[in-house]
Amino acid sequence: MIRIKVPATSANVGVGFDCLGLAVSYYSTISFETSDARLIITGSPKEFQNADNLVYQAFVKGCNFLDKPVPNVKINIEGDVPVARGLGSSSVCVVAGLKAASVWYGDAISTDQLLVLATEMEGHPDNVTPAILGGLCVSFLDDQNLPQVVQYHVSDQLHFVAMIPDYEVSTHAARKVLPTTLSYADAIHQVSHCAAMTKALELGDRHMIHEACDDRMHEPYRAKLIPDYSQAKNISEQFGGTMYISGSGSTMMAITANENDADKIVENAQAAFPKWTVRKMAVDSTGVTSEVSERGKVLHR
Ligand SMILES: Nc1ncnc2c1ncn2[C@@H]1O[C@H](COP(=O)(O)OP(=O)(O)OP(=O)(O)O)[C@@H](O)[C@H]1O
Ligand SMILES: N[C@@H](CCO)C(=O)O
Repeated sequence: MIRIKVPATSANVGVGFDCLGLAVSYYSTISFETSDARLIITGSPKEFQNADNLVYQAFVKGCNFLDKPVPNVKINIEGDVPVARGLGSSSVCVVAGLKAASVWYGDAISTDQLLVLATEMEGHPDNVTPAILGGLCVSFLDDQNLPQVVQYHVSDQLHFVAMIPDYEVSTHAARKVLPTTLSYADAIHQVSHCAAMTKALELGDRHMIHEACDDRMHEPYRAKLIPDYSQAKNISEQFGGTMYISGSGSTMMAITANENDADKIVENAQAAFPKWTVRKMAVDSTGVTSEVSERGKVLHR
């Protein structure tokens, strides 16, 4: 059996629309094993238990890339990463399927190839890059449409709190509300704030994080899709946190430089929104991992 563990990812990190992404310590584990039937999918919501399943689609893409047959397979999807909440559930599926195909055929897909294939499937590299590599990644597509990636260190002094609503916001819907142009002044605002944000995260500079995390590209438009945005932001700021919409929402992520403050945000947000999942997360610096086992015995990782 092949088990693939993929971290959730928080794309954009406020001011890095479609280019910044952070892997966090919240995971889904997807297992793959040989099957008598062509395809069995368990653990996923019913609507995804068919050949259109994104994990399976990515597995097929990986096999095709390697020019290998698509084997009969049983896929079990279990884990924390919720669907359409801005924590990169689609990237989890894509990365898991491609990585499984690679491991199935003896680690035949390199990390660079994985990045290319996953970006092709996702359409943008900001979630898949940290899901594969871990940490805070800045990524963009070059002239040949190939992903280029820079990784940043994130200060250990920072604490992240994910406030995950009990309602979805689909990326498709959240992209439709965005304008099609940006003024020169807003572009300058965005570039300067994004560059400052990466350094501020590296330094753990709470003041600069707060100053830098002021987005003009997506957050003002998407906040309207999250009815509790203002209340969540107030709770975060009341305890010294800086909040941004994770990915395309609905999750909102607060950053603090103090564990006590993070605990207070968890406590207060959970009290205000009892049906939500609110929890502290650390940065995942490893990215996707795999494990091959036989009759319960791990053969290699
Ligand atoms: N367990 C799953 N099984 C199959 N498909 C899934 C699963 N989880 C997510 N998906 C796919 O991913 C889609 C959700 O992707 P979407 O981009 O809207 O949200 P997200 O990736 O969770 O958030 P974001 O991209 O903002 O971080 C689902 O509609 C489905 O196609
Ligand atoms: N950068 C993407 C992330 C969600 O997939 C967006 O904000 O639409």
